[in-house]
Amino acid sequence: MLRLLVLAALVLCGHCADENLRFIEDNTRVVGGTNSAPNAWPWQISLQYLSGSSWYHTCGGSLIRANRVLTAAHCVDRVVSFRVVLGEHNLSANDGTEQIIAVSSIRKHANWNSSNVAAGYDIAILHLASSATLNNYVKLAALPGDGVVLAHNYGCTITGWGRTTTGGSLPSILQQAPLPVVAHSTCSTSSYWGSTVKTTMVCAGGNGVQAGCNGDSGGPLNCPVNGVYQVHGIASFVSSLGCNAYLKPTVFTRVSAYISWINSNV
Ligand SMILES: C[C@H](NC(=O)CCC(=O)O)C(=O)N[C@@H](C)C(=O)N[C@@H](Cc1ccccc1)C(=O)Nc1ccc([N+](=O)[O-])cc1
Ligand SMILES: [Ca+2]
Repeated sequence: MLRLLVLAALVLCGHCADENLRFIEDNTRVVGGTNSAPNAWPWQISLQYLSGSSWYHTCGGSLIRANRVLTAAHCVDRVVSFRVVLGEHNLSANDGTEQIIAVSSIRKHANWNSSNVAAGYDIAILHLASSATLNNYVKLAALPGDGVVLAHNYGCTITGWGRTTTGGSLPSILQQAPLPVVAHSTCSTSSYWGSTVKTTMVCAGGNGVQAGCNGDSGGPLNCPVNGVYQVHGIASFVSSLGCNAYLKPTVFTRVSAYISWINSNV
């Protein structure tokens, strides 16, 4: 529909061609996020790995205890040194609110298979070497109740420092984008993900414009429930066709399917 409208505008307004081309380009390239306000998502962490003498952002995660972080198993498949940065906003500047803590050990789900992300179990808990100081910038995430499944179109928000375009660069400022839930009954149809998605996953987005992208992996799908944000998803996979491929919602590990595993490994 959007493409039809744009084509009609191009025909009706030949002299606006430059404007229209810019419009098309922006809408096909933008993943659709906006800069978050500082401290808006105080449970969001940046997971970083050491290469040479520098640390690099690789994934997001959610602080679930003062010394525990929930993330995706695929984020910690590499055997490298990891640290988490809490209270982070601008990855390229000192915000004065950051707390940097080493990861001392990692619990990955025993059924995680790095050769088959579509099987699920893309969940891990990071044990931190020391406890974070909880304050206005660093807060614990609320998790859903065991088995809670949100309805189709439920309004959630993805947050992260992932790429703003497929194959593009990482932003410095924490991004956020609205991603409505796509019910499993829809997401598992052949026009969407088909049998690739399981009931232990949450699909969100898929409009071809707004989506998460690489670097958002492991980060939260934040959904307001009774006025409080709960982390309902852990960013797990996207389409190999691109982050914002039409009818290929971002797929998250469904946190409510793993509450007992979380409680046993926290
Ligand atoms: C499951 C995907 N398969 C296909 O698209 C094939 C077609 C089909 O099944 O319909 C797939 O393979 N996707 C990958 C590109 C993928 O998403 N990989 C992960 C990273 C990974 C690496 C190694 C082992 C497991 C996973 C990935 O990129 N995750 C990711 C990307 C973006 C976001 N996000 O936007 O929030 C989250 C996670
Ligand atoms: Ca910073």
